Amino acid sequence: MDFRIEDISEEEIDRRLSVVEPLTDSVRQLVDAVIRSEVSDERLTAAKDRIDEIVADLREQQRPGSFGTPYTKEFIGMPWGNAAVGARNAVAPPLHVRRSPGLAECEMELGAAYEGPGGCVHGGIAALLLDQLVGEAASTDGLPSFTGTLTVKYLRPTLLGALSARAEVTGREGRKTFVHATMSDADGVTVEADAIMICPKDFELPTGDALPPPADRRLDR
Ligand SMILES: CCCCCCCCCCCCCC(=O)SCCNC(=O)CCNC(=O)[C@H](O)C(C)(C)COP(=O)(O)OP(=O)(O)OC[C@H]1O[C@@H](n2cnc3c(N)ncnc32)[C@H](O)[C@@H]1OP(=O)(O)O
Repeated sequence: MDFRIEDISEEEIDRRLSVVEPLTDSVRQLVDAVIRSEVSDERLTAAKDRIDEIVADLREQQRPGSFGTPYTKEFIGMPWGNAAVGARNAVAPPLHVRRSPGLAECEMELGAAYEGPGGCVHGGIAALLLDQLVGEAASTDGLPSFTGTLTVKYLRPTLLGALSARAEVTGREGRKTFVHATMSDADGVTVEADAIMICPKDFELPTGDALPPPADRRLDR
């Protein structure tokens, strides 16, 4: 796991987010517009050329590999490339997760980019988002957990649109944490999942005087 420390203040985090979140949002709009656009082929081709120019511009300075999850010295995580919650990742809906001990919840709006069966959420997307949520719930005690096993049951089709999701820790056994999660629409639960989350053997969080104890650490924002 990447525990790169980037010692910046909360104000600096907010400043950076105020730049990248609107950019990522525009890219989300772009993805949605490309899926649903009915303009002429000529206009689609012209759009491609303009997008290629923007890509070339952004590629002038690139981080190698992935974004990773840098942490501040106070252990505030910045998982901005994450596929479910990343502030710089247009693939992420994004989920804005609220956490309390043993619990993670969020609301989301899933549009055309998340389609599986016509008009419905792709099953893999539901699994991705619930996987993130079970990870967040299991990690609310300050220790990271990897998904060991995720069992997903699709109860009925999940229509694209406004949805909510919830994950709750149901038990702990040594390094294993058991989590139950659901995704719901206005009529109730559409998908449920059970996860066995595992804190890797020999895993040690960075320690130091500047760091709060694990239980008090904020693992991301
Ligand atoms: C601090 C920062 C963190 C921030 C996080 C913020 C939120 C992030 C949210 C992100 C969310 C995103 C989420 C993601 O995307 S997580 C990414 C997807 N998951 C992975 O890539 C995990 C890959 N697998 C591994 O790394 C290892 O296999 C793990 C760590 C899982 C176990 O390897 P380890 O060597 O440690 O295990 P052990 O052999 O000592 O066994 C220990 C116990 O566990 C039991 N067991 C083992 N494997 C499994 C299994 N697959 N299912 C069920 N149970 C299993 C085993 O029987 C034993 O039980 P017992 O005999 O003791 O009863």
